[in-house]
Amino acid sequence: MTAETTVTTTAAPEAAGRLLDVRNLHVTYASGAAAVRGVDLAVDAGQKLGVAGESGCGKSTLALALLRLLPAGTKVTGEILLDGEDVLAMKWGRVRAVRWAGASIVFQGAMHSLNAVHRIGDQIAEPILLHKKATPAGAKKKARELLEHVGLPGARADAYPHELSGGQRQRVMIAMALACDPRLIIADEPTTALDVMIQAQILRLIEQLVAEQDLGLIMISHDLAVLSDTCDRLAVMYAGRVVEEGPAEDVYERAQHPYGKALSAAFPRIGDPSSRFAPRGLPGDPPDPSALPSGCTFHPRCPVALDVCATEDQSLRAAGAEHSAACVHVGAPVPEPSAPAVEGAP
Ligand SMILES: Nc1ncnc2c1ncn2[C@@H]1O[C@H](COP(=O)(O)OP(=O)(O)OP(=O)(O)O)[C@@H](O)[C@H]1O
Repeated sequence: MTAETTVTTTAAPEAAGRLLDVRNLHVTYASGAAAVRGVDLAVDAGQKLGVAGESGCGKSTLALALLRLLPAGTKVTGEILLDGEDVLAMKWGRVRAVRWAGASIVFQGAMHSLNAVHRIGDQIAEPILLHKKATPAGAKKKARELLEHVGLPGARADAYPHELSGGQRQRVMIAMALACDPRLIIADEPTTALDVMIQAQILRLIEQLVAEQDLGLIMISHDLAVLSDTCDRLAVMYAGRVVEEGPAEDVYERAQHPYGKALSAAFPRIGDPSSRFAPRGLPGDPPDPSALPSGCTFHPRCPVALDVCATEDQSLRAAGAEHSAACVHVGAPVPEPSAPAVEGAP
């Protein structure tokens, strides 16, 4: 995001020890696409939050908004309290200081994020030097240590990105994200381009680093199964809103929102061979964020929509212990199936 981006914020109250507290975040692109619409999220140190949803539901927009990386002309409102300080209210100098050192992002597709003509050690050292965290010799040494920390030999610092495998490059991206000792890591589809074995290794590495360093983690993926395996909590997004949120296992195994249920049914259950070969898809596509349907934005695809869903949207409401979902059916008594009409009955 550049200085031309419109950012509106209200004064930040004390955020009682929360690492990240996102309140009522809205993001509208210059095109009019309302990509994020009133998102609330919280992450504590040591906590792993998974953000799930189909392509186009606003996950990456949310990630980019957290560090003000959205393009010029994008309108952003709400609050993003990082260690109690509102990122949306920061001057640009402070935003630059917070990137890498307060929070950093691991993007998908490391080959595109790394610079092909620079040695990876120099690329890891770059943010360390930018943030004046070490001398050039110290940054070089730290780059090698970071490589070793993510399971690569320090000598690989002299390699160019094309000399590494996809999994090794993603390890480099993780090393780079850790370079300035951030407290929060945002991982946007960090394993999407990798094969299943390497994917599992990278996920375990991220888990290990988060636990070791008591970091907060936001992991973004379309894959609810991967998220439920890695994260403590899950937030399910649809058309720019969080429609379901709660403990990871609960949301994956006992989704309450019809969209959460459909997303969960689309992925095989770990340890349940009967579900392995029968993932179910959801018919239709997510709506265009420039022309959203009225009422609940999911109602045109919802198998249990009522008439009211076409006109009234629902807020998140309790769907279990620390579990909430934004659906008219949540908390409502299950309707009795109607008796078949009997001809001639009074
Ligand atoms: N720079 C942009 N200008 C206008 N609209 C955009 C821009 N970037 C994204 N969008 C739109 O915003 C919506 C949300 O996109 P976003 O990339 O955040 O979704 P996503 O859930 O991360 O999808 P994916 O999983 O495919 O990355 C989409 O409709 C997308 O077309």
